[in-house]
Amino acid sequence: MPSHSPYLTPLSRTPGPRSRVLVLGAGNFGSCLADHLADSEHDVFMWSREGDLVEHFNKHHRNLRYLKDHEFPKRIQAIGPELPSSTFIKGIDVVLFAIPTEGVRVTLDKLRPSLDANNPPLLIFVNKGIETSTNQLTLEIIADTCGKDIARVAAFLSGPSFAKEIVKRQPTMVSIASLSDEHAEKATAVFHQPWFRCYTGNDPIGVELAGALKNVYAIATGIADGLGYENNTRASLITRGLAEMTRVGTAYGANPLTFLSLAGVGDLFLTCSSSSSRNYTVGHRLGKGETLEEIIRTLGSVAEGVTTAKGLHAIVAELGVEAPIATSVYDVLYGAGKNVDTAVRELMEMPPSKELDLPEQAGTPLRRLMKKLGLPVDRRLSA
Ligand SMILES: NC(=O)c1ccc[n+]([C@@H]2O[C@H](COP(=O)([O-])OP(=O)(O)OC[C@H]3O[C@@H](n4cnc5c(N)ncnc54)[C@H](O)[C@@H]3O)[C@@H](O)[C@H]2O)c1
Ligand SMILES: O=P(O)(O)OC[C@H](O)CO
Repeated sequence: MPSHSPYLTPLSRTPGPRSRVLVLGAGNFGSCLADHLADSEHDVFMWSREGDLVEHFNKHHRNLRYLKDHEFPKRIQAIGPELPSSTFIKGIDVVLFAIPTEGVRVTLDKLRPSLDANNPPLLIFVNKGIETSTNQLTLEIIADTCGKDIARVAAFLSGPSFAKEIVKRQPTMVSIASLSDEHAEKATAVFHQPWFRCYTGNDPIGVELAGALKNVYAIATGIADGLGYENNTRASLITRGLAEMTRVGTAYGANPLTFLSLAGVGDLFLTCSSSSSRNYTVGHRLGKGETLEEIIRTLGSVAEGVTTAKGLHAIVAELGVEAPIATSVYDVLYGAGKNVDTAVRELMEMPPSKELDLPEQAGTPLRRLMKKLGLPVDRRLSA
């Protein structure tokens, strides 16, 4: 059972249809969602590439490396280190990808021969990043590796959701988006519980961009906090970060309103203001004077903002939008050792500008993607 405070009333489960779910990844988020899904009475198989973790999990119902204090339900079966066979996958209703974005393409490539394009399992992605070698979002990676039939129905779950709070059944709310309304609803039916409310949407590109970009802005607020700046500075950075995210997202073709959703401002606020965030922590430690290499070596878990800052830098250049905070984070991480204090000063010394300005030309990357998927662009475009 989840470990609640004795003063909180645990929210009770709503019965729903039972699915056979394969969770790929047994890190903080994969194992936390496996826990949630098992508690929602689904049959859960959790794959990890780490053989020792699989063996230990099945024996002790505990994760060797992540969420170590939590006892997991016995109905989760860990599998690995090899990916499951085609026959196994044919019996699965839902495949949940809970691995970092950098691992998605190679994993999809391996799984593709097992996926029936006419009747694929429901594919749900929770990673929050941009692939560094291509600067692509996950929906674009899916279109490349699995083709349009699968990309058109993939679903994306995102929003303010620290794994360690979900395993305590702290009330949590997330966005679930897909180009297919039917599949966004199907994914919601798998996850929705009174302690885990899911809101559906049809802007997966916006949801993905919001989830990936907020990690970069969390590094920025962490840096400012680490340097010793206080509340005004953090609130300003979050707000200007939201303006940047919305500008980049709109130029990409996302709906600007998506940035006001749980996946947008909800997750931005959470990640930029809590030391539970790994991305914020990376920034905070940079602000305190540690090197990026040392921080990554000792973090023990992925902070996707570090790689996403590269992809975002390239996208901002391609789209020709203003994103000074993202540029500063990129310069600190990768730009010839730019000093964090100099980066903050340069941001503050920029000339005054309009507060809210969205790009007039919007949607080139989305147009490209929708053409590839054989879908009409008009109803998805923001401008
Ligand atoms: N931790 C959270 O609270 C949280 C919340 C929401 C979303 N996310 C997102 O979920 C994704 C996973 O994060 P996490 O917190 O579980 O990270 P983690 O570092 O805790 O675990 C990562 C897991 O993925 C596996 N992995 C790493 N690279 C892989 C590859 N190339 N191929 C296969 N497996 C690989 C690792 O072995 C590990 O099991 C990230 O994109 C993250 O942004 C995390
Ligand atoms: O720990 P972080 O910074 O990867 O953030 C985790 C989640 O994305 C919060 O929703």
